[in-house]
Amino acid sequence: MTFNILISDPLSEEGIYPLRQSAELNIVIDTTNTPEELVSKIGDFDALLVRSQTQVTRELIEKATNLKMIGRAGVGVDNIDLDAATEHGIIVVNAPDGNTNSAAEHTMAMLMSLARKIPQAFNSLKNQQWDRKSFIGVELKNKTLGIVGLGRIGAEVAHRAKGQRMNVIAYDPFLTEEKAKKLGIDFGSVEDVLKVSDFITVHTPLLKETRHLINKKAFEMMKDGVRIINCARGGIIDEDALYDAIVSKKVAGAALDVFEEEPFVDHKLLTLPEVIATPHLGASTIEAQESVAVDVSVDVVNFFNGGAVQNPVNLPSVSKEVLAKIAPFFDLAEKLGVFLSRLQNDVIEEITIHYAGDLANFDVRPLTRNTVKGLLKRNLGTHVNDVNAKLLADRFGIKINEHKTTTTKGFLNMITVEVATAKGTKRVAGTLLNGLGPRIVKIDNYVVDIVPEGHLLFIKHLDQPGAIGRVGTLLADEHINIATMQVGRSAAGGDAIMLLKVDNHVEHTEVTRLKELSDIYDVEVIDL
Ligand SMILES: NC(=O)c1ccc[n+]([C@@H]2O[C@H](COP(=O)([O-])OP(=O)(O)OC[C@H]3O[C@@H](n4cnc5c(N)ncnc54)[C@H](O)[C@@H]3O)[C@@H](O)[C@H]2O)c1
Ligand SMILES: O=C(O)CC[C@@H](O)C(=O)O
Repeated sequence: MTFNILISDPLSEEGIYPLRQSAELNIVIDTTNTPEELVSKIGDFDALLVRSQTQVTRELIEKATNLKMIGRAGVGVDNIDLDAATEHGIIVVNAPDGNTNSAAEHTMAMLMSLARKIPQAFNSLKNQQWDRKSFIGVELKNKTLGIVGLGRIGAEVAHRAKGQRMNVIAYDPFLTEEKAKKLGIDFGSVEDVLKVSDFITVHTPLLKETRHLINKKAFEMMKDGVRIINCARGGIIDEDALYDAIVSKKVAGAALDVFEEEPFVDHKLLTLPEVIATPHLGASTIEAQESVAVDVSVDVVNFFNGGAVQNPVNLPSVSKEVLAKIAPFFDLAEKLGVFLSRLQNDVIEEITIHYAGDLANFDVRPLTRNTVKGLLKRNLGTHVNDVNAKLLADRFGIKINEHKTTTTKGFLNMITVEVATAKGTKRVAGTLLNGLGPRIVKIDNYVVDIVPEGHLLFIKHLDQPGAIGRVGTLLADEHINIATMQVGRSAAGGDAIMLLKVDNHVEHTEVTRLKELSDIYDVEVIDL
């Protein structure tokens, strides 16, 4: 099978080498599309790879009928409508580490250029002026750098600023005193950072909470003559408020790599001599571009080969080590969900998944998603996948619970899936037998031992002589060969079950005939 991959922003050719190596991927590089052209062709593609330029809007996603994956060669995913991607079951991956160093170095370059007015002085020289008095700068040594957002890039900037013998103070909702101490910096509230800093640099993502985080009120709190750097995202700083603060001399200068609207050719902030700027170049180094392109390319190759991705944005990410432990259970978890969905026909109100044994020591959320996917598949078919399974369950008002216990009876690991409906609870349990693979070991209170694959017939009947024989005879009449059979009963002469593995899919007409046999209550066909 061939998958079509569209690369719609320039990516490093060396970085996409893993894609080129993969025989089943057909790579199309087309970085010149207008948004309308992209909408008209996106239906042909299975994956779309972008940087920050292509706007992956809801409208585009709705036209992307074959799209399974969006790869962002970089960190920020604010150019991708994540909600729309998740709703459509499209996995979004990014490359969060590949450009950290370049972005931190660019921030330092901007900080120093701002302090020493290097771009302005260079411009003056280019205009044939030997002017030394207009470009008096300030030193960094002993000045305070305030960092808002101490994630990957913020922390790297802190290290480098310490190297310049600056005092550093940072605010980040996840910054602890211990981490601050380790970095040799101070920590405080946003207000503290704004009030004491000579330079302020922002390194948060652009979120609802961070949009215009640096606004008129924030500028009022700052020291007179403060200098501002933004190499994170346009929109974190309110550009109108920044303009006013520079004109009023509250702010001595600003270094901007990112803007509220990109790209542009004219910007009112660039009319101010105190402002220096680059056109979103933070990640534009040979090293960063190669690194982010390799990271997303590897995830694309893994994904289309059925493997796990390393940097999912709209799925919980688990470490390689945990993935290695839980991956063998993926298939079993989904099959338990599919199996259970066939055992009941009522509206599911609650799904509870019990993880017992060694499995309980790990992050099992990916297994829960697979189970939910299996359960919802009966009604939603291919519309449900790992990405949207939980979202769809939420939307249907289905509550999902996970229970873990390290103690288990008999088996090293066991997954028990339980669904609650208005009519009661149904459950099925499975395990992975060492060296033998997956088994379904319990259906409600009946103990069974069945390999969850192929064509199964689940029959509820009354434990009476002849019931099993009648089923066998009818299936023989229909030329359906029984491979294995298990029976169980609650009590002699009471409710009983048969679980048959047969060689072919059992058709609806045959199910109707089976249901007409005496002592047979119910028949379900389960194809796994
Ligand atoms: N200019 C460029 O070319 C370029 C390159 C790379 C990254 N970036 C941007 O830089 C930013 C940081 O990237 P990163 O890799 O360090 O991300 P990150 O996720 O490692 O760090 C972001 C930090 O911001 C913090 N944060 C979130 N909300 C906050 C708030 N309200 N106040 C303070 N802190 C808050 C988070 O807790 C996190 O620690 C992102 O916006 C990213 O898109 C820009
Ligand atoms: O693609 C780029 O060059 C910008 C990347 C950067 O903004 C990011 O968020 O990773």
